[in-house]
Amino acid sequence: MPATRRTPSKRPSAPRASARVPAHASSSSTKRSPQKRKSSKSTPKPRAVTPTKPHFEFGGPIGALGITVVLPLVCYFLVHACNEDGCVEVGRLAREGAKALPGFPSHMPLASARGTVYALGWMAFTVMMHVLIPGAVKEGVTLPDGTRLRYKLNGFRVFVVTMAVVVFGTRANVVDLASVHDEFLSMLTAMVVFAYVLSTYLYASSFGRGKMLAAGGDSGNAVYDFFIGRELNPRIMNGAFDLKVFCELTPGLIGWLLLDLGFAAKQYARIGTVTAPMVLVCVFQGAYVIDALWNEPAILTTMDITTDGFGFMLAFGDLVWVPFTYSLQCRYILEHSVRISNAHVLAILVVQCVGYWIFRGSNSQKNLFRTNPNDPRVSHLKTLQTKRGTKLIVSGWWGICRHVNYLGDWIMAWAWCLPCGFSHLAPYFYVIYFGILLVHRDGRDGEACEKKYGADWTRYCQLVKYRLIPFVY
Ligand SMILES: NC(=O)C1=CN([C@@H]2O[C@H](COP(=O)(O)OP(=O)(O)OC[C@H]3O[C@@H](n4cnc5c(N)ncnc54)[C@H](OP(=O)(O)O)[C@@H]3O)[C@@H](O)[C@H]2O)C=CC1
Ligand SMILES: CC(C)=CCC[C@@H](C)[C@H]1CC=C2C3=C(CC[C@@]21C)[C@@]1(C)CC[C@H](O)C(C)(C)[C@@H]1CC3
Repeated sequence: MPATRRTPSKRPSAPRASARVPAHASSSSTKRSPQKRKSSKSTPKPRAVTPTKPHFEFGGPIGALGITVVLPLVCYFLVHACNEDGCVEVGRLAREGAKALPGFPSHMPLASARGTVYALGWMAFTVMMHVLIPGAVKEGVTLPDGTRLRYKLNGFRVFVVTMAVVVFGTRANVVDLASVHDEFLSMLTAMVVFAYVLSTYLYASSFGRGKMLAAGGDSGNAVYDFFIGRELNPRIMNGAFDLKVFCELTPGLIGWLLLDLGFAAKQYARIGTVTAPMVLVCVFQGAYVIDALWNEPAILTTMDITTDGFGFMLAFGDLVWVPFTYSLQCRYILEHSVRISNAHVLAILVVQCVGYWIFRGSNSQKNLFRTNPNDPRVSHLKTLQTKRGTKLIVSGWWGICRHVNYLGDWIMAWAWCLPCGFSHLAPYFYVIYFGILLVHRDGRDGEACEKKYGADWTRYCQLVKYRLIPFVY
């Protein structure tokens, strides 16, 4: 049976642990699955259920509706505004409106059979690889009912196999990576439709019996719940295939890198070389994707997996937003001859290394501390003991600011945009959007931690004063 579960959730959404039936109370009504184990660790005591008004994020139902409609339009806008026919000048856009946009190039169809086959073929390929290739099985965090789900993690292996197929396929003339350039718009359309269909399935299937719902995903407002995601861990294939973790790591991230490499291949086909800015962005983003897949188990403790439901926001974010907007810099470099000096290259390398050092150092420190606090690499850290039972680190990376890992990620974002030079603002879309996302995400996590830790969180915020940038914010 699916590894999801038991008590139909009661509306309205309540504090995390309270909306669930604790393991000791629900075990009789819960079918145990091989994909799921009762946790041996002690779980936080559930508090009494007090019916409260639904807690809305993202501007509530109106905001959710707006984002659901606007996000796909932003993806199209970025192609309309920046392509081989030109790239929008912000000043001209303000003065002349839509007339300043180059528009879609005539050879790029909005939809095509080829683009649809590429996009859906890619999804089918990654699903098949995820099922067929063996992977390590890791346990996720303890769920509100005291159980822990098991996850098959093979994203890195799927990546290796994909790269082998690309290399050998290119040599044998059966794979033409450069063709993603001409099919970019039609693949985008196919994936937008796919994301809406998947989200509709996720929303509908979340009403099945015994599903565990996300604490914030069961407001009762269909538009909002569709967007934010109702079910916490939707699974298929008898509970063996976790849709959220798969989508977060495999098709979107690897797909993003394939688009980058496709633009690099197109540049090579056009001018017989791959320029330094293109190499920089491909290498940086490739390293980021490989890092995420190499450190795959760390995904199990991210907010998206532990707390958020799986709905349009993540389905679209994982499968469309990440590959089709994060690859904008490579697309820009392909369409515009960007030249940068050696000093510029060196400066960008320094920015990337500093960002990565902070990002990886902080994420690994927290992950290690959460999995084995006695490890000599983290056992010396100063901590704050909380009533909830867990400790919060207050020195080392996590003494610098409350989301030092976001800071490192954002510094890297600069290194991914700076190779595009300074003649247009469009390739800086990523660093601007990402800054907004991280500030908002820090706020969401802060609220979640306030609920989890209560007064201990207030004390922690007194000890670690800054949120994202020491002495600034
Ligand atoms: N490229 C992209 O588009 C995106 C990248 N990211 C990246 O994903 C990574 C993970 O991000 P995310 O899941 O949002 O958040 P975090 O990895 O920062 O996890 C937040 C959780 O960590 C725990 N925590 C917070 N402070 C401390 C502390 N001082 N000591 C110990 N534990 C602490 C809390 O959970 P608890 O106490 O319950 O363990 C908190 O809820 C980040 O590096 C981020 O930059 C995120 C979003 C988008
Ligand atoms: C409103 C809007 C645009 C929502 C979409 C947000 C998503 C794009 C991001 C939410 C959390 C993400 C994470 C990654 C990619 C972007 C999304 C899906 C991530 C997989 C990138 C690689 C990292 O190493 C990571 C694994 C830590 C990270 C996890 C969160």
